[in-house]
Amino acid sequence: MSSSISVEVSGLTMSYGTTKVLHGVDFTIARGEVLVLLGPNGAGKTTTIEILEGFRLPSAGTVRVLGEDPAKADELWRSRIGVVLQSWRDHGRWRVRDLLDHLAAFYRPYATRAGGPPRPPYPTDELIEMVGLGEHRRAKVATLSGGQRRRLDVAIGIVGRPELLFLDEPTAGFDPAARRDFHDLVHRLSDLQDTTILLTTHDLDEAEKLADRILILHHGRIAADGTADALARQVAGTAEVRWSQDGQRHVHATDDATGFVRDLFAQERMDRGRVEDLEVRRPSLESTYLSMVADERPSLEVVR
Ligand SMILES: Nc1ncnc2c1ncn2[C@@H]1O[C@H](COP(=O)(O)OP(=O)(O)OP(=O)(O)O)[C@@H](O)[C@H]1O
Repeated sequence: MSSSISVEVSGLTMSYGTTKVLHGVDFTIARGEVLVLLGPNGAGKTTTIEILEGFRLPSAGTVRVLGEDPAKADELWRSRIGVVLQSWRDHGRWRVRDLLDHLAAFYRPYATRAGGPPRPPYPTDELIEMVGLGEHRRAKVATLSGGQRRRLDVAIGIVGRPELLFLDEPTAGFDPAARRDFHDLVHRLSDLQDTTILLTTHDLDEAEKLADRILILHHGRIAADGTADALARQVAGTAEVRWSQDGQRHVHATDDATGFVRDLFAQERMDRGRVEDLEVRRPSLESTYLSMVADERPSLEVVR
């Protein structure tokens, strides 16, 4: 596997008992890329991430993460990876700063790695500021709010300055300011530290903001793989042009919005009436996503 590829998954299949939840999934993640994994509840996102982290054994297929099989990789490999699980509720009696200090000690012996620049763990106080827990550095973990606890989870995930970071719904429970701070942090990790990031979320705005590439998992299969723009074009190549002319509102769907608008203004010059309130609307990631996983929307039940 080339070092420009951080994750390579081929024919990944997973069954729980007799139920197959991943059906031969194939994808790669390039080094430094931010890949967002989307999909309805139960699509297989957490299962995929847990296999990549080495927490679960796949039923079949090949998985290479930083060049190794996660099921057999050693502590040095683990030190290069950061993990934020969907939820964990331990360490309650630890104080924030002491816990992060303690975890940093695990990574220190692995700071210098053959063939790469040193990646020492973050100094604890810098890390606490990075995740916005400055006011809570001496607080006991059990006393943190849900969103503060999630910030701590993110700090635990990145303390070892990972080359590859797995984030399973990292912003669940974040208020808008915490969410924005987290997005800044992801950009900083990706741009300044060259961290490869695999993130799951149900927030499509977040996916659009963060993703270099989006992977949509549906019923344990890859339903789409591409940039947000490319996915939108794949589902609905059409844009919608809206405008007013002579007091009338018009709407037109077209594959060539630029050409259509050019013609519209050519007509205007031929005295067909002044074009006003012009808008070109592209399909949003939300409409793209919903059309790809349409059968996943629950039907509404009338409750009497
Ligand atoms: N430990 C387990 N034992 C049995 N079945 C499981 C187990 N973990 C997950 N599953 C099943 O596997 C399927 C995929 O679950 P998974 O948690 O990977 O989905 P997900 O895409 O992460 O969902 P969500 O968005 O709800 O987190 C689901 O049908 C789930 O019920």
